[in-house]
Amino acid sequence: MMRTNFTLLTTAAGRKMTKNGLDQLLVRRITNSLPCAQHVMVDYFEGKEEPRTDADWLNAKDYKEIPGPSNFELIRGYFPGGALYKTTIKEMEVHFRKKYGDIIRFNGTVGKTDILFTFNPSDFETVFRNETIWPVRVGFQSLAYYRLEKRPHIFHGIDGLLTSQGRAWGYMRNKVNPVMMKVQNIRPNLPAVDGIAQEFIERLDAILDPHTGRLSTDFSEEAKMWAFETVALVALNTRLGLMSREKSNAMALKLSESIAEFFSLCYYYEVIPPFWRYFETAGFKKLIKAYDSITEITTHYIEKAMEQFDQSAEGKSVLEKLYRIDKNVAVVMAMDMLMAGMDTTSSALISTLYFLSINPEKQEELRKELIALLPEPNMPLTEENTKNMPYLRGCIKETLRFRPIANGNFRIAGRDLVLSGYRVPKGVGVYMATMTLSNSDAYFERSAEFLPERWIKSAKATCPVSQKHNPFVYLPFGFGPRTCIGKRLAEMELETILVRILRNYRVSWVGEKPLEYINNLILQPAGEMSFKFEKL
Ligand code: HEM
Repeated sequence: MMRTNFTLLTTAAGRKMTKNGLDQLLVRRITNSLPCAQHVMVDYFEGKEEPRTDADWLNAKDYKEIPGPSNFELIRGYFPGGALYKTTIKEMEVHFRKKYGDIIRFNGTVGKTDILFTFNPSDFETVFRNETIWPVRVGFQSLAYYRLEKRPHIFHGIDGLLTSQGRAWGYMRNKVNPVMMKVQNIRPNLPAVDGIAQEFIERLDAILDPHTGRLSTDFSEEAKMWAFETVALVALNTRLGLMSREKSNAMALKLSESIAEFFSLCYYYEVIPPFWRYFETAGFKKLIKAYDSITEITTHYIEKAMEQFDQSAEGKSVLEKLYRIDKNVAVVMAMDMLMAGMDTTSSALISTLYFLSINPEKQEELRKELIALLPEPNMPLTEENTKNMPYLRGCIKETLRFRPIANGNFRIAGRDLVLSGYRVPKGVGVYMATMTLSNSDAYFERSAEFLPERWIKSAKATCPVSQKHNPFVYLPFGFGPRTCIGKRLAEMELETILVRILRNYRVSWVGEKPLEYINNLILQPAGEMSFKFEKL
């Protein structure tokens, strides 16, 4: 590893939590696109509760009566020739829902939790409303293993928001929330975030063939570089220079490559049984190498940023604020931001542009709002002029309804719950299939139509479906104390880049096929990015 002076200190909350990997391929396989794994230990929840004796609980049906496939059925289904062989999570959801209904039980093996799939929004509400102060959404086993077991001399028990649970998660989240969840800490980044968006336009101009309107490079790579440059600005207080690839330094490129590698490899090690704990294959070594590289380069950038901190003044940047609260938390949080903030935001950008491209009348409606906002395309975006962008916000929300970043949300039941009329004991994993419901007419009228108006209060008179939905069916950033910590930043980033792109270009989709998606750690646009950009 690269030598660094930076070491993370141990804290009271950084107690080491050894995680048993999930040793059950089938359950992993069926939950494989969740943002989490299911190697859950009920002891993440502290304290004892009295057994429930209320009428709801007593009158509910027995847990064992929840319908679902036997392990044998699962094994048979996933073998070549089986009904589930090579299915996506969406196809798998459809298959089991048709067969078993709106709540389905998948058996765990000895010492492992069962997993329920529910398609009932009142269950979603029950799960979320009964979260404890430390909601459990397990996942990224290989990252937790790396930080806690492989490199304990660097991390000393601090494994970050993405992977930690219980008290350790609560400790970190309490420190980070006041910085990351406050609008007044995120919004001051607007001019710098807008600066990157403007550079992105310069980059598009340079790589665009003015005759065909097509880019000479892959738009999804461009979108990732934009997202990475922007999240690094906040996480590392540093400009990496990725908008001008030729000039950007090798270390910045290496960091973004390592994060892309983490995204492509990590999923596989979530899905397979964790043999990698005992025998490191070449692939797993590659993943560890990516983790090493992310750790080293991030630490290097943070050390450089620290040299610039003005010790006498109040911390201005997000990194500085976090650093003043807790140095170790700042470092691990910066890494988590970089890991969670590239593919998510870039996917949301590509999907929004796609839906606006195939709905040109909505794009024109949006452009009217943007022209009123910025009569000249190069005028700066400010606190003031970005306050009133209801149509743009409606477009982003509508995109995340159609194609959220995750198929569903996941929690370990924090208490004994009654779900769909069944008694569900605390500790069972519950997967809430939000994307299926948010794409269904039963929960969103005219669900197949891209209707940004449905999110706009003032459109109620003209759009009959406006504001008519169950809030638990639409949770693109999750819910409750464990909701996405980057939500405010992601929204600001998306708004800024979309203003800049759509104020500069008319965008259309010239592909013969619709935009494709792959479903690994998250739902990501894939295949050819058939966008055509016409300069306005
Ligand atoms: C459009 C962009 C994004 C979407 C749709 C998204 C969505 C999500 C979702 C659904 C979760 C799980 C929440 C839950 O379980 O309740 C999550 C967690 C998380 N996100 Fe995001 N995210 C986005 C961008 C970002 C960005 C830019 C960052 C970095 C600054 C980030 C950092 C995180 C972290 C650290 C967590 C774990 C939080 C915890 O467990 O305490 N996300 N995100």
